[in-house]
Amino acid sequence: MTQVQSAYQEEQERLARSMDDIKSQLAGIGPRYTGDDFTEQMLDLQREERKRRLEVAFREPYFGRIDFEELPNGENKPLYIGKAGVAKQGSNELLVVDWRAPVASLFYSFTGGEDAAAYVAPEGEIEGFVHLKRNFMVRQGELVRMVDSYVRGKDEESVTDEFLLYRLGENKDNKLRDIVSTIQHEQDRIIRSERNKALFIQGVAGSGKTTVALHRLAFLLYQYADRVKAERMIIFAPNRMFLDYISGVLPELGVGDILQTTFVDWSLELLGHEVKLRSASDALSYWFEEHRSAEEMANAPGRIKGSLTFKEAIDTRIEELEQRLVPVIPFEPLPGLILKPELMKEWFETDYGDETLMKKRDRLVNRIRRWFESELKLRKVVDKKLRAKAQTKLNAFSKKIPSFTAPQLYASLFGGKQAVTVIPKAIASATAASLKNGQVEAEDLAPLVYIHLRLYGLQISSYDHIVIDEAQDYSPFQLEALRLCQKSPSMTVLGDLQQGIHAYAGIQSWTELIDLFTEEQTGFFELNRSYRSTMEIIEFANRILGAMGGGVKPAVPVFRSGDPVEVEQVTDKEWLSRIVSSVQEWQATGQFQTISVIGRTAEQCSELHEFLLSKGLDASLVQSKQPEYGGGLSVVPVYLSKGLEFDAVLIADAGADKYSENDAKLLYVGCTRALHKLKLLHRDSLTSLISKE
Ligand SMILES: Nc1ncnc2c1ncn2[C@@H]1O[C@H](COP(=O)(O)OP(=O)(O)OP(=O)(O)O)[C@@H](O)[C@H]1O
Repeated sequence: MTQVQSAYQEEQERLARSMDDIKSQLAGIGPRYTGDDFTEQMLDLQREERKRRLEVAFREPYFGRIDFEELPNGENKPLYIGKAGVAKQGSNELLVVDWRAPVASLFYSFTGGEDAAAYVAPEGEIEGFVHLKRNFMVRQGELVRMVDSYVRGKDEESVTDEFLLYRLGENKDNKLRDIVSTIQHEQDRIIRSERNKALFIQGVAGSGKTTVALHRLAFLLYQYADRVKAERMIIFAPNRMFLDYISGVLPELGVGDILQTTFVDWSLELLGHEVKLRSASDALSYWFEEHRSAEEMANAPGRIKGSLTFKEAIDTRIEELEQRLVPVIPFEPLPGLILKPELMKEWFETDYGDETLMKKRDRLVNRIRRWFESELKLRKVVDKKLRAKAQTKLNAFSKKIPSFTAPQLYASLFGGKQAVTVIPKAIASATAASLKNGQVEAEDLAPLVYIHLRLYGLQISSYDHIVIDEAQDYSPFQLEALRLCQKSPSMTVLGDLQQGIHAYAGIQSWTELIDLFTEEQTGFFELNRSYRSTMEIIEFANRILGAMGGGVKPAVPVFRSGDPVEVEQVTDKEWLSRIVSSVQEWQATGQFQTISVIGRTAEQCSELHEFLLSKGLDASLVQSKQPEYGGGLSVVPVYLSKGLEFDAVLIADAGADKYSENDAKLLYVGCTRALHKLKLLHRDSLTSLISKE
């Protein structure tokens, strides 16, 4: 038997022993407790959590092994790394080390070499020698593959990460998946970054940003179990369909209860649904159904209302209100009984200094009422008429201390003498008119939320961690509003400026967001390797990136080769039937689980969808309000395809009339959705974004 064969056999035996151990632990967990005893209920929850971990481990106990000899005088110990940590039955010895444990970081960070390696443990840096790094693939309890990517003392051949390539070559269904077994070093650094920072991640399309952010949440919950709670974490994603698409990752990582929402839904809820959003799809069709110039996008209402200049105008308004809130006249409920304005001012400023404005206001009103009641008692005022008169005066005086809702204050910024000057007149009057009907645009939500938080506070516990996906579409004002929901910044903010297709609302440079924090509060990472697509697709998409100019960094592919990208000119007459035949050819290969026909506009997609259906193809149409993404064959407007991925992508029409010089980001988004296969049809001459070499 060769050395490799015997190692394989040993691992097979160890796997069988581990599975037996896990099985027997599972069998030992009794039925659920259903009684009323609190301690028993708590113990039951712990047992359930243990059972969940054991079940995860039973499906695939581990995917990696690292043999580590701790310096100065530890022994060389094999550590098996898996999705869930498990101790041997009846002992503290670890059968499987949780991938999030400090020592497991070696598995991701170690890239070879004889020098000592190190990892950071709570007690400090631990140094040692790595003797072996081994990857496993376990399916249905069987060891199906084993590869050593490092053996100490052996000549190092450069083993490309076979496991990574295998994973990337797989087809995708309708859900994003976890990557614990193949996390790359540059991703691991982000996942394990310390908690108290606003981390900004600029990553090319397919570099794993969304995936990394979700793994980071799982890491934070493990590492800071005493300080970070799932129910106080929140993920902001661009739309509900995207939330559905990512919904499988966290449960697979054993993480539940995290609020996953869109900024719009969250804001409307926070505002108690006092305002309604004008149809979001109207805004999308305005910006995407027709060509819009870069200038129009840069000066759009969203850019102005999302700016810090607007925020400053609002801050000034709130400060002015605060200054004017306490009446400057005395309160005299009965002749000679006087409460001086100076005293009220003192109560307001010193006693409730840290409170939000409306809480301070309510406390002041209550305090005046208490003063009033105790003074009446002290003066033994029993005459009913006199008391009633005094009470009327109190009510009238309380009304002089104004209270407002966020929409009321917001509306005052756009009309009358108090209108702010930072908002151009036309935008201000349109906003004022909308607000009269209780309606707002998406860009009004950040200022409204900000005002609400300044007036009333969050009213729930502050968030331990906030994730913002597709953050290039956020305005500085949105981030300022979210900052008010935390005691100190702990955020993962990720995006790709090259995919910033919502330029009418988002940022043009990361500094617009990063500068909101101090240097110590922030971290910035770049991810340039793209894992989603084949080399051919990435190189093709890089040509579009090149067309954007401005020294944009190209995406670096992982060495995974596939079919060449096809670009095919068709006549008007052939066009629809060529779309159908391309899809049918792909379906016939049986190689692709998810296929997408990507169109330029919602209108075009709906026509294409009708046509595919009429030809007997089972296609679904993706629309802006859709709550779910179903996989299979779909027709998607390019601007809604962001964040998603498909085994094969057909860009329905890449003609110059569909993608002008200004649409590079849109086309880049469309092309980078493809994992294995990409084809572009065009009727008109090909868009110059591609034809230029
Ligand atoms: N280390 C990895 N191992 C295996 N697969 C990976 C790894 N990193 C990323 N991927 C895969 O690459 C694809 C892209 O990941 P993800 O959607 O998180 O990237 P993204 O940067 O958010 O993309 P985009 O900005 O284009 O939406 C996913 O299929 C993901 O599973």
